[in-house]
Amino acid sequence: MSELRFLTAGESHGPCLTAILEGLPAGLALDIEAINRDLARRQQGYGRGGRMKIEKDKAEILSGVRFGETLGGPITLRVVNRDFANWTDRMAAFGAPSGEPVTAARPGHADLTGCKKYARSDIRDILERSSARETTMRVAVGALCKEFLRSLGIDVVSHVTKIGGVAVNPDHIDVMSIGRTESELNCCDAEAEERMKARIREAMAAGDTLGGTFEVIVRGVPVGLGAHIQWDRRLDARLAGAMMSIQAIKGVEIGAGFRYADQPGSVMHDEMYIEGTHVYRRTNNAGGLEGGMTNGEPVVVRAVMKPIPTLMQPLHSIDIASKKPVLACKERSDACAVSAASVVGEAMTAFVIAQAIVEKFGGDAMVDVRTALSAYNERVEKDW
Ligand SMILES: Cc1cc2nc3c(=O)[nH]c(=O)nc-3n(C[C@H](O)[C@H](O)[C@H](O)COP(=O)(O)O)c2cc1C
Ligand SMILES: C=C(O[C@@H]1CC(C(=O)O)=C[C@@H](OP(=O)(O)O)[C@H]1O)C(=O)O
Repeated sequence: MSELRFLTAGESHGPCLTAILEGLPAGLALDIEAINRDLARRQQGYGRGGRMKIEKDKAEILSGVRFGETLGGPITLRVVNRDFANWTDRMAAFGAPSGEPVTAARPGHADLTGCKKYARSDIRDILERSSARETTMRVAVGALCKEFLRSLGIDVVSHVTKIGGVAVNPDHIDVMSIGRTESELNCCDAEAEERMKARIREAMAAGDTLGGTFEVIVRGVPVGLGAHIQWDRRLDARLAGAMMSIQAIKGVEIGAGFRYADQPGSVMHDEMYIEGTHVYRRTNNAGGLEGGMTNGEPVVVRAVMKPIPTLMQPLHSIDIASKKPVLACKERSDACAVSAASVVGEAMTAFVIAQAIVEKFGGDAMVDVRTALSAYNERVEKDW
């Protein structure tokens, strides 16, 4: 059975983060620099906190790759936490507890519920794993999935579309520039980006935080990934679940998404046209997905990130030790991380698409995946 799956491990201030990705076919040429480029993109972004000045995320591959090619076995990835040097006593695996426990819960975090559920009296025992530091490994895994997809002619890109109410102007976006911009906020509208930065500066000056939206686009996807036949095989559901699994993501839409509520079917559905045996559409409100399957148009997934929950002007909360009202703790924190989240969204989308490819075309050897995909593409284009 071919199945692509991964797990991540590691605490935010522990010695390192790791991931095991299993199921990539053997014979895929990998470039470690492609992983490191995506890790650097995730660290970028106006409004990020002091931690990003400490970390310089670089991936090491500890298994599953030899002479730059996958072997078909589990791939172990590791990224060292440079900040661990400042936390060695407080994060020791063994020995006596060191440092003051964190007891002031932060609204919008796993702090309170995590301590109740796991019977912990130090919020650090929860926040170390709930922290979005973990997304480093998702991006490393996603970068490998992107290389796999790229080798099959599929590319996954993302861009930020709104921050703190400042939206990009769709007329300012050159679709081909998406994913190719060097912008600090991963935004393709330079004028909107300046206003987003100004909004972030205002929020930081007020001790406040901001959220926003981003869009992930997959081009070159074959027709028929996912299936209509069972709820858990519908690719739109799997993409939405993967996106919602990212810390601070509160909503996902596919294609026109919530705009479907505004207009009748005659306006919203993508009409079909044919030339020979080639079917095409002039619009893509469906975001490339019909009946839980890709229809050959670009897959378009959008997500909204809530404002960062740790505020420098702390919110009212409770102390888990005294059970009394208290102001939430104010740890060093990002003020806005929508651009980082967009890179994570890209990674999670790449994983889901790569998983669907492996399910459909096999996961043992690249040569077999390529042969199966090209035979299938030819059939669904000409002989249906
Ligand atoms: C890339 C990224 C960076 C984040 N940085 C911070 C941060 O610096 N401070 C913070 O309080 N939350 C940050 N968050 C959000 C929290 O991790 C998240 O809100 C929290 O774990 C609770 O999970 P939930 O929002 O999904 O319910 C970040 C999220 C992402 C995706
Ligand atoms: C470390 C990262 O993000 C962290 C995510 C995060 C949170 O609560 O999610 C809180 C902050 O952690 P720290 O207190 O160590 O500064 C962020 O810096 C990262 O993105 O690599």
